[in-house]
Amino acid sequence: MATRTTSSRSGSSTKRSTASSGSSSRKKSAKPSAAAPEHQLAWPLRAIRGAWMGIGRVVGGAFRQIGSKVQPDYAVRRDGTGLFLVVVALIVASVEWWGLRDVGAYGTWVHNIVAGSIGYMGVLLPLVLLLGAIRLFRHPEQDAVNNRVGIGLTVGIAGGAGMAHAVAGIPTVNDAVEHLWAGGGILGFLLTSPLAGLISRWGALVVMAMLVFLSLMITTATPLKRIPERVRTGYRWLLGQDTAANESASSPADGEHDQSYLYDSEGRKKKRGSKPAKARTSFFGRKGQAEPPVYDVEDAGDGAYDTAVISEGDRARRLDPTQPIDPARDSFRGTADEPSEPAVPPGVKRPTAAEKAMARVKENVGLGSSSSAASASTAAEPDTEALDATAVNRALAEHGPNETQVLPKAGAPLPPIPQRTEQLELAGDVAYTLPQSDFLPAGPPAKERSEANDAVVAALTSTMQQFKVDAEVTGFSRGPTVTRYEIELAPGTKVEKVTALSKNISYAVASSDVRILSPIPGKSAIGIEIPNADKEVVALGDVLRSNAARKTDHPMVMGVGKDVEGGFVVANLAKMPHMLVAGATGAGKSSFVNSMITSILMRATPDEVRMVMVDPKRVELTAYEGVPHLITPIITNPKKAAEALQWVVKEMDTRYDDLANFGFKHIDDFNKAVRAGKVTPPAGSQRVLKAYPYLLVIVDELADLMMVAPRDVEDSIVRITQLARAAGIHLVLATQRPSVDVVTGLIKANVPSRMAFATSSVTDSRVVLDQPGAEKLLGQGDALFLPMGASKPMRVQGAWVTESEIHQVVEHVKGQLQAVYREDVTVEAPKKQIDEDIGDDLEVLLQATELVVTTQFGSTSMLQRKLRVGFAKAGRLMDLLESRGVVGPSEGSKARDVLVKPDDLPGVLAAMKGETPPANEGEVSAQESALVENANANHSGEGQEYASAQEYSHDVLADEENARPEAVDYYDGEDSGSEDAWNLTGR
Ligand SMILES: Nc1ncnc2c1ncn2[C@@H]1O[C@H](COP(=O)(O)OP(=O)(O)OP(=O)(O)O)[C@@H](O)[C@H]1O
Repeated sequence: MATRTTSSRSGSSTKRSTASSGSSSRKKSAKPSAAAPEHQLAWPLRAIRGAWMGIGRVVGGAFRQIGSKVQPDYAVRRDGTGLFLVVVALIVASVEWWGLRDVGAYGTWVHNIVAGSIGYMGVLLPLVLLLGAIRLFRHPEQDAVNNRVGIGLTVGIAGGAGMAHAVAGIPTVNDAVEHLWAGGGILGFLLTSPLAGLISRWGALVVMAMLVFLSLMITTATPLKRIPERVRTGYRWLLGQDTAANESASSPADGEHDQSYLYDSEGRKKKRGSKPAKARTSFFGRKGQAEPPVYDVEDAGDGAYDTAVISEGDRARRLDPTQPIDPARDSFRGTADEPSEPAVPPGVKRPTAAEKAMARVKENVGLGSSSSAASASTAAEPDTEALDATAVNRALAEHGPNETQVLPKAGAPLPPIPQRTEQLELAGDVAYTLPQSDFLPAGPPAKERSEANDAVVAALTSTMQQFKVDAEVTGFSRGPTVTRYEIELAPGTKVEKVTALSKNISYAVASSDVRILSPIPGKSAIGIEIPNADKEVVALGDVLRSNAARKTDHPMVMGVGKDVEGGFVVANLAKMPHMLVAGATGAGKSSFVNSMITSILMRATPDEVRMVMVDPKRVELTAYEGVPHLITPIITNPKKAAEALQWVVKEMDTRYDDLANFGFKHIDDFNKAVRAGKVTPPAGSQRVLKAYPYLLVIVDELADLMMVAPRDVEDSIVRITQLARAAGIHLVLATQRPSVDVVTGLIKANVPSRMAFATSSVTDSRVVLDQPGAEKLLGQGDALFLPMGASKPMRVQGAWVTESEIHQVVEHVKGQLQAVYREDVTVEAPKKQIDEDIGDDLEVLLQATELVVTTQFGSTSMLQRKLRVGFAKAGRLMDLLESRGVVGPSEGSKARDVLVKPDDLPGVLAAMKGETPPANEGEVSAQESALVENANANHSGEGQEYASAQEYSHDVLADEENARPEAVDYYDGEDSGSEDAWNLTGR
């Protein structure tokens, strides 16, 4: 609505104030320079100008005292122009109102000009001019509003002149001049005479009347839809009722916010991309209600991550010191029965310097006057200020918190958590219902502003003043744990000046956890995140009932929490596709995992999502034991967990076989086709095709697994993470030890989404996020969320679900269906055929092989050093390597030749483990034959060793052969020998 003022901190000079207000002030700062040629004027002119300005200030001052007093900044005052309008109004009034028309040439000239130009509208002209003068005296900084009002009034004068002319019978210039003047003057003639020719005089009258109507709409910033409401407001105003309260109550209720008349900080009209909230009083409404801005980190179309983040737009809380601090103060989001914001009584304590800085901010976005101020001023200036009050409400509705922050009143029924319309039938014809929404009650209402915030704004402002940094706090957005204060720099002020103050800011706000973002992504502003002295808990129920969650009925959507701007964050686990959750003990990982599992239980049937839970700590996930979504009992034994991961790999392979055989790229497509009956098993197959559920594998402490079987666990994880996305298998790995030996490079490379809770060191933060930051988090659910595809982590406060809530949900779920566990998930995999001569040394032999091949250096002493083994063991390992064709024969003290290239290493390692090498058949054969050749060369004549080398070849190929029937099951139409992929999920 209004441009921001260039006013600076109190008492500052014009120069300073001009320089201090950021981008838009640049525009303003040009104004004084327009007066630059002043010194070039001749002194009489300068004297006249000075006198004029002096009178203007006096008159303007008088106008500013009327009703609610206003004090626009000196730099933006336009008293000279205002005075000019007053003088012209007086001249016109003296002739047209007070009968000076016949008094000599003065009257004649004025009447000729006025009536000759606009006819009868000359009578209204003094009023219009006075109105313009009032605006310029009182609100010179609101350029956009002033322009709009100016345009509206001009259109009105034109329409009125046209109407008068049509009524007067469209006199032409050929008629007597008095006739012309008695109509709409020259303007009226120009507007109506062509129209009258086209659509008759009465047609022209109608068009002109429409022009007058349009002018009213423009002047009062009223879109067509809001006319009844405006009429009501006007009526109430006439009856002396509180228009601001009514307006604010009715404004959201009608749900449609004006899209055309909001202005941004530069005074431009703001284009509203999406419709604002339909009904702020009830965020639980129907689909199709206004949605918050949605930020897709990456287009979901290609299957990449897609998460909805509310409040990505400019939702910074604009500072307004005149507003009383009251968490329930938002009349703009309130209902008619909510108490409206009390008006500030006249004589309220004037804001301090810091508060003045705050006060300007609201004008940047159309909060030119707080609703209280607006309501106070409405009485004084109904025509102009009432508009502002309306705009305030609209702007508040726009810039204020999302309606999802409005919490239901106590006792009000909670809205449902999204459910699919079709309830999927489970085996045994059980109709499964998802848990009721009220199992997860609403949390306490979110605050948008508290005294703590105001204190911090004052501290920041004074710190910058003390250090003479020309910057100001322009707003803040309060999240549950931290508030982000926005700082804008004056032109020519270095960003480093603020960032260098970080320690002083910490000192001023008495918090060591200050995080500076320069800039805030997508904004020309510096963000300073400071913990709230009064933190809030984010209830999972609220997150799941938010618009972002309700937008989708995807079963893998989980409630993540709230971002720094107070917007709800949800994420689709299916599109993450795998996530690492890390943080020091007590930071909130388990709570996050609980929220995730509860979200799934709330939204997904066991038909849609199955889970494997690994909980080596034995206490974190026990609450979920027995839920039908589980495929196997919660695994607490790390060794069994490693086996379960291998089972998941097998399941993944099976799903891939199905995808390949039926010609689909993603399990979703396959499922869709199955549900639509478009996929039929090959002729002769007994198999009944069913959709695959998503499989969510949750490991609550990765470190425990990595201690037991690092290689196997890493192998399985890497294999799952590399491929499982298309198979609908998703991994969530949580750890409190995000060190490189737990979160290895390979795991990291394949787990793209990260959730970092407070870590104990910056090194840990780097391991999780590849950047520092997590070490500064506050714990208790404060986290940095880096979804796949995002370049910068987003700070969120994790959703919180209590044990009793979990219990209720679990009981509901278990009450409907018993868990049917698969037996084979944790069945120990058949022992691989490991050569006898390797015995128990397989692990260390694999390490030795890796070392020798990657360094291409076959030295026994190197093995001794690096593997910390004795000479005898190192020698034995070298012999084993030689027997496997990895290195050549001993050449005395020289290092041995290394016969295997690093590229072939995976195949060689797999062969040593007795596994199928992870390469295609051709490559495997090549590797194997290379090994055989090497071994042959090394041990020609040593029958035993040769046979062993041949065994490799034999084993690998045999393994491949064994694997093949499963893969070709649907090609040859034989069921036997292959396990039905569906069976693997136990259904
Ligand atoms: N999202 C949250 N909102 C509010 N409080 C939380 C949140 N998350 C965690 N907390 C608080 O922090 C405490 C520790 O959380 P949690 O048990 O999840 O930590 P953790 O990282 O899993 O620790 P550990 O690794 O020792 O299990 C909780 O008991 C709770 O009081």
